[in-house]
Amino acid sequence: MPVHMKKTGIIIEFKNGAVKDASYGMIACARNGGGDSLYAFVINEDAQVHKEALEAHGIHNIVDICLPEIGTCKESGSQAGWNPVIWSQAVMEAMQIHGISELFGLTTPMGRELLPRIAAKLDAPLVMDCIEVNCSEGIVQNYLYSGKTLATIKVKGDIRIYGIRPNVIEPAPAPVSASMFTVTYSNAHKNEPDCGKITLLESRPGDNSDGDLLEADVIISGGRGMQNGENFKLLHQCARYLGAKVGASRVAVDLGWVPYSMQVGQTGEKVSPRVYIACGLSGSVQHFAGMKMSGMIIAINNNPNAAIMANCDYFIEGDLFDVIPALTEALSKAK
Ligand SMILES: Cc1cc2nc3c(=O)[nH]c(=O)nc-3n(C[C@H](O)[C@H](O)[C@H](O)COP(=O)(O)OP(=O)(O)OC[C@H]3O[C@@H](n4cnc5c(N)ncnc54)[C@H](O)[C@@H]3O)c2cc1C
Repeated sequence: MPVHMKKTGIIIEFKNGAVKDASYGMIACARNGGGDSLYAFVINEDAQVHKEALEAHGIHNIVDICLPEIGTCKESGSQAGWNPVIWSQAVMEAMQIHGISELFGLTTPMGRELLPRIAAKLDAPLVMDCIEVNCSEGIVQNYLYSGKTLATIKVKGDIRIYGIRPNVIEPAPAPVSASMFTVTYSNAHKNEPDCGKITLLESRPGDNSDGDLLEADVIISGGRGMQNGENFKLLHQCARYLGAKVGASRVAVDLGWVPYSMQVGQTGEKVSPRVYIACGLSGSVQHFAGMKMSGMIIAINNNPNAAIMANCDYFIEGDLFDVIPALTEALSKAK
């Protein structure tokens, strides 16, 4: 092994028992300008099950982080045993054992809990919501000021930590074979000052029955033009044929039409789907702050002068109550 080989740890996230696509994108990102030796941190999951998938994406080492004293999730879903204090300490232990100098996680609810804790403990620089990382130079890019400014940031330090915006980087398979390691978070840590200060009492699915916007490939969103919550059914029907998730503007949320978990924008979710369909929303700066990284933006609006019409790839000028049902019908026939 070369003397200066850099070791990169990557916190892998899972959904329904599979590695999230956004995690594969993050692995591709970690390979950009670095990635000499990539370590996938698999926490509270059966790492062996995911070995092949991780190897296919260029992971050289898989670290199975076991948390015996808080139970495993193998029987009861990936959120079982979730405890940000213990999980972040276990990741730090794995980093120390394997000499990790660079850590990647996703800017997701889980990453937002773990990465700042680890950065604070290790006194390491952290940049969240990165859309690009050059590991060899320690240079990252992310949006600031509600997306008005694209910042290029130089990160210095012996240990550097990056939070990656989900889905902005395409997965890029690069098969290798991986070694397996196990790190068992020790009971000895139980008496450390901040260990166990948090106990998760209950975890319930959120109020967005449609699922997670952050990792959606296609999102169809509604704004004030939807007129009421009942009309969002039109978007859900269309979404079924598109394989899309349904989002909303803040107005639609503030008016109580749909839950907060569906809000896209500066004060909602920051999403990066391949396709974003904006229905009856004007395209305010604050809404754009949450969806401007979409691969393609399609607007449906009856006002040709709405801001969204000048800031999209394609638009349909028309009444959404005509356009959406026609689109749904056409899609249903095409299936
Ligand atoms: C600090 C701060 C944070 C904010 N954060 C967010 C945020 O995170 N997300 C967010 O979305 N907003 C946010 N906002 C609010 C934002 O400024 C806008 O008020 C909001 O985005 C507008 O929502 P809208 O586009 O649904 O409504 P409107 O601006 O009222 O637009 C409605 C659009 O629907 C069109 N329309 C109406 N009827 C039809 C029809 N039948 N067919 C087709 N088109 C139709 C109209 O032409 C119009 O363009 C924030 C504001 C502030 C001050």
